[in-house]
Amino acid sequence: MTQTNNNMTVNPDLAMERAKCNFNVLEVTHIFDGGERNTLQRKKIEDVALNSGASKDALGEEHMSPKEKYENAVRKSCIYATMMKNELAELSGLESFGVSSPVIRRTADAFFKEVSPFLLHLGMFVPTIMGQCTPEQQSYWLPRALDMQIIGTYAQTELGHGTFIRGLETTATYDPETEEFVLHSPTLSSYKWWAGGLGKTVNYCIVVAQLYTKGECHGTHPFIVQIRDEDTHVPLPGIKVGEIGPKMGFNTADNGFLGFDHYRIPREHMLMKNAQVLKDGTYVKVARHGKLTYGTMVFVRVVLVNEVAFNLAKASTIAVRYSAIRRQSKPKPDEVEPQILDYVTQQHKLFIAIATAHALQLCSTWLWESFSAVLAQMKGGNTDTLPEFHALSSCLKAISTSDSAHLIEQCRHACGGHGYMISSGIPNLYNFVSATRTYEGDYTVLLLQTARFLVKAYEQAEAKKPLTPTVSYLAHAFSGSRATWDNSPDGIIRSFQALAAGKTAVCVTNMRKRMRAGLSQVDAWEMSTIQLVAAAEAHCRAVIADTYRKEIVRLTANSSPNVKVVMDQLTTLYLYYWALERTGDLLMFTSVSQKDLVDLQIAYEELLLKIRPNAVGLVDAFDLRDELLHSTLGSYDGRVYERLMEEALKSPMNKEPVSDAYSKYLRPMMKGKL
Ligand SMILES: CCCCCCC/C=C/C(=O)SCCNC(=O)CCNC(=O)[C@H](O)C(C)(C)COP(=O)(O)OP(=O)(O)OC[C@H]1O[C@@H](n2cnc3c(N)ncnc32)[C@H](O)[C@@H]1OP(=O)(O)O
Ligand SMILES: Cc1cc2nc3c(=O)[nH]c(=O)nc-3n(C[C@H](O)[C@H](O)[C@H](O)COP(=O)(O)OP(=O)(O)OC[C@H]3O[C@@H](n4cnc5c(N)ncnc54)[C@H](O)[C@@H]3O)c2cc1C
Repeated sequence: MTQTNNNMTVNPDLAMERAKCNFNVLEVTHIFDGGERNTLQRKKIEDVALNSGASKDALGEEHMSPKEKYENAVRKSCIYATMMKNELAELSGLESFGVSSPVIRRTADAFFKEVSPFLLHLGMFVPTIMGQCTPEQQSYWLPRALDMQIIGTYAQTELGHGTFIRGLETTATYDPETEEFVLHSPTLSSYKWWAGGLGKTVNYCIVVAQLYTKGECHGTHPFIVQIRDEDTHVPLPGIKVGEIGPKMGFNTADNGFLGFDHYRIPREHMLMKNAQVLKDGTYVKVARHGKLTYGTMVFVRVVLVNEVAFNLAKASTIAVRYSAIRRQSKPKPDEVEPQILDYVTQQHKLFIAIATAHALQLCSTWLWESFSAVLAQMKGGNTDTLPEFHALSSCLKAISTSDSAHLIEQCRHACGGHGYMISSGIPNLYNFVSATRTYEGDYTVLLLQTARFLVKAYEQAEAKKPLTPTVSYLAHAFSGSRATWDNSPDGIIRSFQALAAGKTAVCVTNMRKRMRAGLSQVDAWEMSTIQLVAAAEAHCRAVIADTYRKEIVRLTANSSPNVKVVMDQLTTLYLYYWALERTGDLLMFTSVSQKDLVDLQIAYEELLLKIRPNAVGLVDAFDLRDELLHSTLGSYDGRVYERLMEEALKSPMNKEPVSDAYSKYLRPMMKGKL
């Protein structure tokens, strides 16, 4: 066994992989973290939070009952929240602990194999207070929420409606006599359903309800509602609340249901930044844009792109390290069994996962910066950039979550049978990420939002009107000839744009045809939605490819030569992979020939071989501590078989030499006495 500097015993195959890596791993870590300063700060935070050992469980979460799991998750959430208020806030340079700090969120992952029951408090309750309250409301609620004197969640979705927010049924009817809102759940389908932490943890929540005043409905608005006693935690009269039961994942998040029976809250508990109800019941609209009350969702969609990039980095770290230590089959009888990482099909499964983690990480930083710019403009009363940003954040959320879920599952396949073990860490990652494809806006629904924007932009381009930056390529959609294929990175990106433009044009043409044939605009749209989703997906892929490429060129401008090379290989791999996934579309909308595609496939396969020696270095560069990976297969030392056996021996099933089931059922059945 080889020894590392830290006196850690490392699997010799992994040690060999590290020895042959030809680039400076730390430089790539800095790129992924967004700079050396960020890496240093992240490491400090991780050291304080994780070296204490507070994240560890005596018994793995997977062996606990649901109730034990939940209580254990609350215990650790409280430890982590206390750390955040104290040492971590200062280290992260935040005035208070950072709801939007990826480092803080990521470090918290070490404490939970699933999720924290406080996820919604930090992820949506606090951001809603920040984004939807007047300054006076904020000064009342925010300090209490940040100090965790109150714990909240975001209860929007109901049993009957999640996607269609305008269809929510919970009512908030203003009573000017008492200056209160009366919250009511008129039907079973109006019960709030899903909010994280609602089942048992929170005592407050943001409730999204249809606002009625002076007999008129003004649509959905957010309210802050106390649901449990601040001292005893007992649900308040008029509140029916509980937990919704076991799920695929999120089993430590106590997602809950909530119903109201004419439950009264003070007028001031309507979040009044964007609209107000005066004492006499007069409704006053403040916001310039009708959809600003959807702001928290937009914020979370931005956050999620970063979140899934991180989870994909974890899955690819696990699968690549495992593939380096795992040896299987004997293609050459005189040689030892190869590492499974040497199989080109394995490289095809895994290297795209590494490249996608990079692409999404860099896109998420770019998206976050764009979001900050939009927020700054909106502060000055200008909402002009919101539609483009909504279209962009919608498609990036949809594609990043969907691609990550797919690639995490691919990482599981790459780990064979052992990838199916909970202890591999991959099932929990998949369960978490596959939910992100649905929540905060379903995949299809969000892509159709982007498609609305694309169609409008296409019509603007047709009328020779100016276009916003992310769709400026549509200006070239009317040249009449197919885009020229060119296999350089920029050439491939132009082809992706040509696909998006071509697919949008097909949708517009088909919709117009259908309308001429007598269909209403709504029906013509509906009949075209399969293609509209495909157009929005193509647009998003063009945006990701373009952003990834530009960002890598910018970020490696001063990098050492080998880092430049390996980063260039990864971006090129990403472009080749998606071009080869979309050969049919390329044949439809560009001048690519069959020979070009055969050549591209060969170039792709050669690229896999070039990346192969650096594969372990590339995942090491994600710099994910073992505590974050929670994986028998992916630990830094590669002691996979030892860890699998250690974990198996921890199973409560192995406590007794003979199971009780033997005397109860097996024996009687085998002796014919059942
Ligand atoms: C690390 C943090 C983790 C946190 C964990 C979170 C756990 C999960 C939490 C949740 O899931 S909370 C619930 C989330 N729910 C949703 O996301 C619901 C999804 N549905 C919607 O967003 C909307 O209903 C809709 C599908 C976008 C449609 O809304 P609506 O019916 O009101 O509008 P339309 O008529 O379709 O469109 C009108 C017009 O408005 C534009 N628009 C819609 N949304 C926005 C927005 N957010 N911002 C800006 N503009 C928006 C839309 O594009 C239309 O524009 P035009 O085409 O008419 O110009
Ligand atoms: C783990 C998890 C945590 C959650 N946490 C919260 C929370 O904390 N707070 C909260 O409020 N909510 C939460 N949710 C709810 C979540 O936001 C919704 O489930 C999500 O927005 C999808 O809505 P839905 O369930 O109504 O799906 P539906 O809209 O019923 O979707 C079902 C199918 O119908 C399709 N569909 C629906 N509408 C259209 C359309 N217009 N055009 C084409 N196809 C359509 C969808 O594509 C999908 O295939 C959570 C959900 C999950 C899974």
